[in-house]
Amino acid sequence: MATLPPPPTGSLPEETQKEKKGEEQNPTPLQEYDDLISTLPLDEGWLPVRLRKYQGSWFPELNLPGVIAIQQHFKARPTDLFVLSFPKAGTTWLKALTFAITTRTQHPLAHHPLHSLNPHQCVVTMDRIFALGQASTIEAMPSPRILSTHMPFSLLRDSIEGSGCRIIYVCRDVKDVLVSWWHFNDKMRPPEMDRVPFAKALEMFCEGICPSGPIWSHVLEYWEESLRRPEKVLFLKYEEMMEEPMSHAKRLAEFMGCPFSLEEEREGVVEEILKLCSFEKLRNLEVNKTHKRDAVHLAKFDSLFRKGKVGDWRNHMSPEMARKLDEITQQNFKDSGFTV
Ligand SMILES: Nc1ncnc2c1ncn2[C@@H]1O[C@H](COP(=O)(O)OS(=O)(=O)O)[C@@H](OP(=O)(O)O)[C@H]1O
Repeated sequence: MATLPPPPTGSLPEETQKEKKGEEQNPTPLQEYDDLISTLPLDEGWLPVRLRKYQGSWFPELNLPGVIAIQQHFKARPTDLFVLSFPKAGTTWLKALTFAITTRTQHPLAHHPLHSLNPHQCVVTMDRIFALGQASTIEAMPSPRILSTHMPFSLLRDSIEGSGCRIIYVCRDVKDVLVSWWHFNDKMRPPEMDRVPFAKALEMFCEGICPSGPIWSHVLEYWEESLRRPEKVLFLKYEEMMEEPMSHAKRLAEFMGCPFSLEEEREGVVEEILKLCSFEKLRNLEVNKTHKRDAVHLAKFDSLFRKGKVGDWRNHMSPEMARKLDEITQQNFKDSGFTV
């Protein structure tokens, strides 16, 4: 497998560099798809996030221009690496790990950019950048790029097909995804707005109404693609990563074309990377405790680091609620061979 050279520091998007310097941001969202978007089914059950249904999935209205612009204009490069996920499935962790692993020779881990930047500033979410009309910053990134989106595979396919790019996808227990999203959504709520009751959240989630939902087809599409092209699509599970972080870090490095050498393993580089990317470490960094993501995001970085546990759904769902969601999950996965 060819070695994936580390992305240069200059690959950080312009907005991140401005943010680092404390410059004022003035994003101007794309407006060219407003007419189309205004005709799409709307759901306001997750307010303050307004969702629109587009090509079978629900998207935050603010991101949707980015999704459409990606479909119309973005073409992946052979050297691109995509960090893909359903929202709240472990994106931040996977971004941190992929970025730390691929840049380990460029930045000594003790002074790594992840000490002062949130993982989302190191690996950009394309839909957000495209939605802000800043596609040129992605075009300007030198290869190899690490890019990210929550778009379902069926919507991204035309932009990546035939490119030879690599994909890493992470999935997570559907129940924990819902709980995580419910809390995150609540963090964005202005004080005058009522909290979404958890029972209503569950109902909407079961109907597929949540960002990038429904979750089941999202997971299955990437899983099936990983079976078709295992050399290009690596499919991971959050719970397994939590249980065996070491073997997953090594697997990631191998997949990305920059395996750890025996010397690195002896020197404890893998452990150091895992420590740098760990929930506790990231959560306690100043940037992640106090900074806002960008001028558009409603939540601060700290909302991305809530508990980082497997099975927190037990603290939110009655046995009946869990059974209902499990049944829907089983129903959706039953003919696929995919197991949770
Ligand atoms: N480093 C690390 N290790 C393990 N777990 C982590 C880490 N960073 C974030 N998290 C937990 O991931 C949940 C947030 O999901 P995402 O990162 O996918 O959110 S997002 O889609 O990027 O907005 C959210 O899960 P919950 O705590 O269950 O809400 C985070 O706490």
